[in-house]
Amino acid sequence: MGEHGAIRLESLTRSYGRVVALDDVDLEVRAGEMMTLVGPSGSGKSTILRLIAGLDRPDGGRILVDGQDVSQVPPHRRAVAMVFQDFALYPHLTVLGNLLFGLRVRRVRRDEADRRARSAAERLGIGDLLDRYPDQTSGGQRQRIALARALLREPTVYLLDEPLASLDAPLRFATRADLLALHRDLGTTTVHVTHDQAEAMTLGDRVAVLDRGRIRQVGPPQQVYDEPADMFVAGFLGSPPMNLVPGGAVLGGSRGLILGIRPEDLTLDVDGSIEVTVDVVEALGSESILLTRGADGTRLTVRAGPRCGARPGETVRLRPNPDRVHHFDAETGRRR
Ligand SMILES: Nc1ncnc2c1ncn2[C@@H]1O[C@H](COP(=O)(O)OP(=O)(O)OP(=O)(O)O)[C@@H](O)[C@H]1O
Repeated sequence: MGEHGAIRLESLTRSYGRVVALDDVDLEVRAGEMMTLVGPSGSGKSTILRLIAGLDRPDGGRILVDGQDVSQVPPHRRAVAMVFQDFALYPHLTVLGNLLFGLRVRRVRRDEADRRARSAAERLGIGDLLDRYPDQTSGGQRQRIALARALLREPTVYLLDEPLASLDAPLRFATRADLLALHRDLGTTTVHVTHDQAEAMTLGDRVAVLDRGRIRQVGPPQQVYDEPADMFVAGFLGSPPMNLVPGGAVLGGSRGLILGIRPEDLTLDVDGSIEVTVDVVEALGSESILLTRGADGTRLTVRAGPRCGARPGETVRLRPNPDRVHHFDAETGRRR
């Protein structure tokens, strides 16, 4: 396992009328890897999945799976299973019927199909739901049904379009862990789209950050977080986002530069070099987010301890971690 399913996107372009959804995208997904696509709404994430699945055609460029150009291969002949945000289950079929559907289409023998469907259902913890209809199951269960159905295709590539988006917070957390474990067990190449910061950081071996149809940076999540290639990536990955401050203001630096520092790299410290006024304190239970303002009006967001004691209106001092200050070119936005 793991040696199949390498994906290579070469100079992919796709426009819808005047909207450029993908603008010359190159991306390599290694065999067995989980790649997470993140980016603002409309940046082209779903378009990439649809092109890999064959549900849409590129205007230009090539899609290679294991070195073979699949651009002209119809979707059902591609060894790809896609899980959609709304799961796309057949409402008139039972859970078992939904699982068996694809196997029947591929003419797998009835008893063999039944055995495989039950085994996939057991694996995803939905073995006792097989006789129900999709509308008699919860969102989390439907998500597992859709995943079980994808498992049964035994694809060389999984494409997951925000598979956890409709789940509530506790279920998202639990299912995220399950997805990770499943990927570890199967070792199948997976491309996964998410809006969720925690999923972007935890669910992929690597993350690709998109902006308006272009890829800004690809790398292991922690590396992209620690060394964003430009101001867009710096502002996109991380919540609350990195503080970006003109050179010459509170963080020093020269003009022509934008300095960046993450909220967790600013510490409340009576001997700190930056004096700010606290505007807002968001006590989140496990931490507090402080929205502050320097004497020159520079706004800084600070991640502080849960009971940091800061109050709105108060003046406090901040100590920036000097090793964690990022420098960007004010003109190009690129990291310097
Ligand atoms: N079938 C279509 N017809 C017209 N425009 C489309 C079509 N599909 C996508 N687009 C446009 O292409 C751009 C990229 O869309 P895409 O769905 O790939 O973005 P996305 O990053 O997945 O967004 P979201 O996070 O909101 O799902 C958007 O501007 C979108 O409006």
